[in-house]
Amino acid sequence: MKIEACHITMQYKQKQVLKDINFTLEGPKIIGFLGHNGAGKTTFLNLLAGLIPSTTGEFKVNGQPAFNNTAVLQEICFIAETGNFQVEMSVEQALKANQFFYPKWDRALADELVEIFALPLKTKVKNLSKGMTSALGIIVGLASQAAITIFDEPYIGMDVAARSKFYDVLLEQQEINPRLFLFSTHLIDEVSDLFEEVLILQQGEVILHTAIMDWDDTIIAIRGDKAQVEKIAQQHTIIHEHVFMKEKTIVLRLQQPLDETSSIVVERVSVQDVLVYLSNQKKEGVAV
Ligand SMILES: Nc1ncnc2c1ncn2[C@@H]1O[C@H](COP(=O)(O)OP(=O)(O)OP(=O)(O)O)[C@@H](O)[C@H]1O
Repeated sequence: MKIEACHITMQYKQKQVLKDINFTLEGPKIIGFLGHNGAGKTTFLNLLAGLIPSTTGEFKVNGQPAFNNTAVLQEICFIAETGNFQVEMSVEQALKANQFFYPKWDRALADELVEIFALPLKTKVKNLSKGMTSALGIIVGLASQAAITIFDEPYIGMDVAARSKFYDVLLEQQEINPRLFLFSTHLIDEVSDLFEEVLILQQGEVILHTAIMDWDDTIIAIRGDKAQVEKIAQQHTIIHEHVFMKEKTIVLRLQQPLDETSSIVVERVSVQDVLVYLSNQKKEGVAV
């Protein structure tokens, strides 16, 4: 399964929300689609799911244009933060409606997940709790067996035990029927171990797209004597810097393999920390 974003831009009136986005994603894989509030993640995922047209550019799924292409759209299941189901439907009806749409629907899995998340089948969607509504979205996402499954902040209101069940089932499903999962979330520390690749959006642009196995060769922190650390940093892109006592720490996006010297300390930086640093940069108006 291959998704190509080709020169995607999105403009809402005067506001340019996505700016010339280009990348290729190849699955099966679980990919974290990350960024601060308002970075453009939901807009991008809506475009990819064919729910809205882009201002310019197009998505291709396995080489086929995605927009208005039913064969392609049946291969994409998009579970949004809210509003996935008609509120007057019961849980049972909502599941049946989705079963009808997704040709590879796994009924046995849906039934099993209804048990796991203790969903009341006869209850109308409008009478479910927030966590139950989210669980229903997760059940549809997993049972759809769609080759591309998109979860956009899927677990509003779900408690930690329910989220943990979701992660377990997601990994189990990825073994049984590997798919391309795109996962947008702000609970990064909790899920970053699931990701095999991350893509970070900032102010409508992709500023980082890397495999997790390459993360430690892409983003690092160096700490030590101020002058020495600053000299090394000149060859790279600075994401964040701070001074504590006589030591300086600089978080870098490496532009080439690091020239290490024995007197500086090289440290790992988590995906979540990078998001925090980038968000601070945004407030201070600094580009990466
Ligand atoms: N229908 C719309 N009309 C006008 N502006 C919009 C519309 N939808 C989104 N935007 C704007 O586009 C920008 C990106 O919004 P989007 O929801 O895609 O961000 P996001 O990264 O998903 O944010 P969050 O993490 O808060 O959900 C925001 O500035 C938002 O106000």
